[in-house]
Amino acid sequence: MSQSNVMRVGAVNYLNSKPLIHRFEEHADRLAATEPALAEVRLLKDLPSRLADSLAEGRLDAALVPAFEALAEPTWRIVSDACVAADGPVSSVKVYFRKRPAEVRSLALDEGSRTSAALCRLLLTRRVGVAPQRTRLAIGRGLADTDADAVLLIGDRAMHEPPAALRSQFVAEWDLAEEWRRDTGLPFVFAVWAARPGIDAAALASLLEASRDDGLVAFAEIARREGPPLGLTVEHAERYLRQNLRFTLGPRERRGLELFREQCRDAGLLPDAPTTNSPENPLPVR
Ligand SMILES: C=C(O[C@@H]1C=C(C(=O)O)C=C[C@H]1O)C(=O)O
Repeated sequence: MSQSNVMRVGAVNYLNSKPLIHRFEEHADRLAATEPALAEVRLLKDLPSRLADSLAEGRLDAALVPAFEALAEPTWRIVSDACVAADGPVSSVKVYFRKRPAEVRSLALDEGSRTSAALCRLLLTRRVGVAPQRTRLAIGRGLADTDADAVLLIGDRAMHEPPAALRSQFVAEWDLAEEWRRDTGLPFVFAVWAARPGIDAAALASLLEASRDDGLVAFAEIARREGPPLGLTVEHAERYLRQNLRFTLGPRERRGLELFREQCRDAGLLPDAPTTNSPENPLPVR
C-alpha cells in the first residue's frame, strides 16, 4: 500500500477492459464499510504496457497487466480470477503481413502490448522459424506509419478495418487468439490483475470480482456508452464484449496461460526460474 493508505489500482483504458471495472468506484465505496484496505481506492487508466511499468516502479499497488508481464515478474501475485481472454478470434489483436510470415524480417509492435507482442514472436518462431528485427509502433500511429514487414496492433485501434487501399498492401492477417486456438485448442489470456507484495489481496479480489460480475451483465449498457466515441456501432461493441472476449480465468484459460508460459520459456522469452503464480505458486482458485 502507498504511504497515504490509498490503494492505487490501474486498469487498461480499452473497451475490452470496461466490463472488469464496471461501477468500480461504487463497489469500492460499498466494500469499504467492511474492508479497511479499501477505505480509499484510486482507479487510474493507461495502456497495458505502461500499467506494468507503473506497477514495477511502485506508482501503482495493483493493475490489470499484460499476462506476459505477470508471468515474468516473480514478486507479483495474480489476485483475481477476473481477466481479459478469448477462446477463438478476439478481433482486437491483429498482425498484418506485407510479406509471407516466413519472409518477415521486420516486425512493428504496438507500444501498448507485451503479451500479444510475445505471442506474435512465439508464433513466428514456432511456425516458420523467423525472429524478425523488432520496432515499436507508438500509440498515436497506425498501419500507414510503418513499412515493417509485419505489424501488430491491439486494443481499440485494432478494431477498425483498415481502408481498402491500405489493406491491399497486406498479403495475410492473423487474429492472434484465433491462431493460438488453432495451434493449441485453448483460450488465450491477454491480461490479469496483479498486485505488489503487501497488498490485501483478498479485499482487492472481492472488489475486482464484484466489478467484473456486474460488468458481465452490463454489456449492452457498456457498448452504448463506449462504442460510439470509439467510432464503433453499439452492435459491434456489444458483439465484441459478448462473443469475442472472456472475463473469467476458468480451468481452460488457466491451461492456456500455463501453456503460454511453457512455450515462452522454451523460446527463451521468459526465464526458466519459478515466476508469478507458477505451479510452485498456483493461480487463484475461485
Ligand atoms: C485483447 C486485448 O488484450 C490486451 C492485450 C494486452 C497485451 O497484448 O499485452 C494487454 C492487455 C489486454 O487488455 C486487446 O487489447 O485487444
